[in-house]
Amino acid sequence: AYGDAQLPYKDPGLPVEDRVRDLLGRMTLAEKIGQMTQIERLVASPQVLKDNFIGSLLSGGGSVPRKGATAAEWMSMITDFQKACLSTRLGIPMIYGIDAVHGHNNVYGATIFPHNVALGATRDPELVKRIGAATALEVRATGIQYAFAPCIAVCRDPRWGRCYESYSEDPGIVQAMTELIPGLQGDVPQNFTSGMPYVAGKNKVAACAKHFVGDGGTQNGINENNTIIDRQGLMSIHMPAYLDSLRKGVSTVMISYSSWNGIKMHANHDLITGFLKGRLKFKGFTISDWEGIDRITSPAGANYSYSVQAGILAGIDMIMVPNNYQSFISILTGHVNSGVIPMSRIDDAVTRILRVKFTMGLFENPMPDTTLADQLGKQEHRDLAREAVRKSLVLLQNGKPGDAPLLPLPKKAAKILVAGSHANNLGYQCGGWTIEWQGDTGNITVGTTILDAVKAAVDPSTTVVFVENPDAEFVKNGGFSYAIVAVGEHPYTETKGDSMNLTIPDPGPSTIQTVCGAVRCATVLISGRPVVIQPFLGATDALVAAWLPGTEGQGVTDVLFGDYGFTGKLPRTWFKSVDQLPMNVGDKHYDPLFRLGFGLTTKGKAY
Ligand SMILES: O=[N+]([O-])c1ccc(O[C@@H]2O[C@@H](CO)[C@H](O)[C@H](S[C@@H]3O[C@H](CO)[C@@H](O)[C@H](O)[C@H]3O)[C@@H]2O)cc1
Repeated sequence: AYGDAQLPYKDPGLPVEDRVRDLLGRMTLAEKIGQMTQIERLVASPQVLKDNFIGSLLSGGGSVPRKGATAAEWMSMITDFQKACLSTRLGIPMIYGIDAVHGHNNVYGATIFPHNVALGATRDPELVKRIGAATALEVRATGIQYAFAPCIAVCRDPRWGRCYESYSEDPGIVQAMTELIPGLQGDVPQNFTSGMPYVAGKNKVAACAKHFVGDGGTQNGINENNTIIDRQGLMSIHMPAYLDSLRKGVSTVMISYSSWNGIKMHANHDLITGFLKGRLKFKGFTISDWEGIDRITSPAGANYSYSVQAGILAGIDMIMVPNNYQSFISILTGHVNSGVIPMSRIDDAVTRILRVKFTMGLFENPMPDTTLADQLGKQEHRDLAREAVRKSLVLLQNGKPGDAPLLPLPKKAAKILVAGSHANNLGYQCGGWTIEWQGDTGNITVGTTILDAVKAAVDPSTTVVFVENPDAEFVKNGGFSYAIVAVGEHPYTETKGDSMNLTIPDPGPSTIQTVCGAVRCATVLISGRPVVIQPFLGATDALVAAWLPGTEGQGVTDVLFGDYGFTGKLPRTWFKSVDQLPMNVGDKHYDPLFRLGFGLTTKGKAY
């Protein structure tokens, strides 16, 4: 066999397309199918990777080497897997994917940025780009080279459990926020051709525009359900951000679980092959969602042989299996050997996967860069997250009708009350997709709660009293100058977040009524979306939509106490009643409590 130096595909001096062609020409069917197979780390081992020529691994939500694993432990896991892949006959490096969707959120100690709905409220694409760059560094701090982000869903119904993963109901805002892609991957070069994948080296990661297409338009916001809309509607609402993503060199596109007018997206050849690859000239690779081809049938997995055939022939290149890889590999092999799936389809998929791997330099730098370990949770990134928090908060009310504005609050006061279920709960303020797939309650990672932030912000002479759910007598007789009440939704992810009533859980509403009935108060609402607020709008003096701010709670107090002014604008319509839903700007029945774009402002000191 050749020595490495003589193998054209190993020569970084050759054009990527030549390296791809040379390598593809050497590959067996088993090696090709291995590249199309992405498996979960929990079913992986060096032997499994070698025996099956596996080309990609992932961590699903919450899938970590050890609870609280350090950057070094993550890198060690990646190194072991990568050594196995490099030891195969052709030595093709694996690419490891993870949902770094608001920072490197599976990883203990990572900076947790506000979720996308909050970033939409900032109206600041340049900020989002900086967040992408910081996230790329924190992902690389663990040796991982691929992030399943950005979600460019255009959520059209807040009853959808994933609405907080969407920047906005407005396609234009979502288009603007595709700036996350050059943040994650790097800026495309001058003579760049739209649709080609691009990753600028080992401090950047491959990105993933998801979920193609129409994931945010399902009926009643039911997760993974049916998006019923004509072609013009699909193309004008749900598709535009994909064109921006391709222009910015996004390397991968993940297919949506949802259907378009009854056709499962994972089986939609017209849109995947005809439109995305044909019309838009996408040259990176498409990837299924988790068990996405299984869910082509109802019930899921009812006919896996058909699922494999339909998904691959639709134009999906890499399958996030993620567990039953033996079945996937043997069925796909059978389909190729029997001619059900032509080798040309396999070669197209592998060409795209190799194109991404060569372009991002994975063959030259397959191993973790240990010098990046200290990027995880770096203070500079936390400061950036804090900036994002304060720019994302939307001031909905500042004083009852006829009263003087309450905000900004004085830092110097005799005694203040902090109350509410979400005032001292880092897990609640981060929301879903944080440490655990579904998120969690309590002190789940390194960060600053709203209570911590208040204590740090006020004058040393101010007494801060924290009672999560005080009774009326206590508040009335407490001699408090004012109160801050933080309540909202509990963490949720995907289907578990689907809600038909959009109310916040008890005792949130009663905490507001009790506290605000006895003292002037600012209510900080922690939620992934607009929720029912009318019952307490008359009770509270100030009302702030804080979305899901993440670990840097000081971004909340920066604006509450006036170091910075409120600038956030609603990225979504705030309904009066759930009976109005779906209701988006432009609808004939548009009659919001607060319209898209609403947001009161205050002047900050830091001008
Ligand atoms: O056994 N069960 O109880 C169970 C429950 C839910 C399951 O469903 C699965 O749960 C999660 C387990 O990690 C997975 O993340 C996905 S979701 C999917 O995952 C991708 C990779 O993380 C993301 O990039 C996509 O954006 C997202 O749509 C799936 O819904 C599976 C099993």
